[in-house]
Amino acid sequence: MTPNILTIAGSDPSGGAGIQADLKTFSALGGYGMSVLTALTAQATTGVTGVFPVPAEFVRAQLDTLLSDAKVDAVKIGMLGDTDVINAVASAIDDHGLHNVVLDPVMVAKSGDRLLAVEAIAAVRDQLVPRADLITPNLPESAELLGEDEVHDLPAMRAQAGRLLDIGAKRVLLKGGHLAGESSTDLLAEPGSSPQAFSAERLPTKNTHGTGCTLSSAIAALRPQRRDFYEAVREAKDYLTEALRYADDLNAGRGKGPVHHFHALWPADDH
Ligand SMILES: Nc1ncnc2c1ncn2[C@@H]1O[C@H](COP(=O)(O)OP(=O)(O)O)[C@@H](O)[C@H]1O
Ligand SMILES: Cc1ncc(COP(=O)(O)O)c(N)n1
Repeated sequence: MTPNILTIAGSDPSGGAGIQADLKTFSALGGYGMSVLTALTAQATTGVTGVFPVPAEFVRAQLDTLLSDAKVDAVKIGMLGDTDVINAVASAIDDHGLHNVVLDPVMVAKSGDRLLAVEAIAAVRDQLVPRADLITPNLPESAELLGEDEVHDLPAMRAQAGRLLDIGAKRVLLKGGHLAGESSTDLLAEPGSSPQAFSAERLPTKNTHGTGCTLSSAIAALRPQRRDFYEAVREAKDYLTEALRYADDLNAGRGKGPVHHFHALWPADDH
């Protein structure tokens, strides 16, 4: 049976990040995509010019209506915007018994624009980090969640991933896209075992808009179809690397462009 995969996230009209990226990823990886919107953004590859939040009660109404009808096999959570929406999503996770929850604690877009109010970071840490089955922070988000400085190397990443487990995360995929070097390495940490590294060649492209959205969505889509999070993360990372490899084939704008979701179906050479 095709798994139902739900994204709870914001809209990106350029199609590179947010629910648009999430739904493309779910489809490409064998999931049936569903979406609950938390905010509209006025956004292109060049940046975000506005955010129009969905009221928390209406986020909850979307969730209650959908989940009273459909069984969801995995959930990806992205942009939430403010504390009220975070609290609404946290209580819906409990009330509906949601499982295979992947939290991408989106705070700032690649363009530098804020997508989460600064005063809402504590609510993400206290309400959502312990409820998620996996959190996927990048290095600035990890630092914000811990109230620490941003780290810049793998040993310091291992230590921070451990401290994210200490504050209540069940599993952490700490993403190293912001590191320098020839490879782009992410660390998967679970309590009781040493962190596993997932490394890929660092591709020479400026088109990295939506990489975090794509990776977390790929993990959510694959988790119900694979044995465990390790297998889902391994394959999701490969999917993202190929999507990045073909990113320069797209022509979605002048700024940081999106990654290519249908690389597997239509490789660049056949165009
Ligand atoms: N140039 C690149 N080449 C290959 N992988 C990359 C590149 N940039 C980012 N990644 C990968 O994309 C994913 C998201 O990376 P990151 O930039 O850390 O997060 P975010 O998109 O949330 O800021 C990670 O798996 C990271 O390793
Ligand atoms: C609606 C929405 N959600 C998430 C992101 C983050 O994506 P990125 O960090 O790749 O810009 C975004 N730009 N827009």
